[in-house]
Amino acid sequence: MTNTPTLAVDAEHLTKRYRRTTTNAVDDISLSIRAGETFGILGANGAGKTSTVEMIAGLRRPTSGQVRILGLDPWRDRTKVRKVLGVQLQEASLHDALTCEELVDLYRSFYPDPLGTEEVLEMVELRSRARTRFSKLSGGQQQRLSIALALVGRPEVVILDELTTGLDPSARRRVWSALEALRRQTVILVSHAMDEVERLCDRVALINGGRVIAQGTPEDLRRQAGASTLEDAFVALTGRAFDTDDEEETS
Ligand SMILES: Nc1ncnc2c1ncn2[C@@H]1O[C@H](COP(=O)(O)OP(=O)(O)OP(=O)(O)O)[C@@H](O)[C@H]1O
Repeated sequence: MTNTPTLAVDAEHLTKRYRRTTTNAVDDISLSIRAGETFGILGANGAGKTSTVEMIAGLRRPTSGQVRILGLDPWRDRTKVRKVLGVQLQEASLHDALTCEELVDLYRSFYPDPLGTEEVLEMVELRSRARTRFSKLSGGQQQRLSIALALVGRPEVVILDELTTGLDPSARRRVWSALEALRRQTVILVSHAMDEVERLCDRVALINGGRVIAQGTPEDLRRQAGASTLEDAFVALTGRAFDTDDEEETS
């Protein structure tokens, strides 16, 4: 097994160049994420956030560079990594015909010591929907279920991509509270939402054009940029307005 590394995730010089593209989507990113911290990956559309976490999760092969997750190579040691990692990705496609309960039970079967089905559904306030098919849930409920599925195996490391996008304000707060209750886990949170990052993250990497352009606590980033809010720091450090979807089409 692993020899209790102090780093939960150690990514070195990660680079991803997609086929038929001329620039690196991820361009020499190194991240050291400590065990037990909630680490935010923040950046505008197309900055390279999802590509980065997909490489960390072993879902995409880096063009170059390497990742260790609890000392394991996520690409080579997939079976072992699956037991210690929970992933909620954007636009997760789940089996529409299965109910919430059936999906949770399916995911429970992947892990050695999962949470109970009711407990998990309770955590994301979907207990009353246990017998509802996935296709019949609202967008926000589907999102909450995908969070539950990422957490059901009590994974040591959890990757959450766009955690609360599309949730209404009270649902966001409920999800945040559920996450705050899981403080001992290492959480990698990909986000656009500054309030979410400020509330949940111990440290943040700000990504722009596939590179880490600043890293530190939210307070460090504000100080570094001479800004009073994280959003102002983002604008100052990246030189662009936040949340502009101004990437060129990639068809
Ligand atoms: N499969 C792919 N093939 C080609 N290019 C891709 C592919 N996936 C992503 N890209 C490109 O790589 C760059 C980084 O994309 P990525 O999805 O990692 O960014 P992101 O920061 O997660 O964006 P968003 O916030 O919009 O989800 C973008 O320019 C995107 O168009």
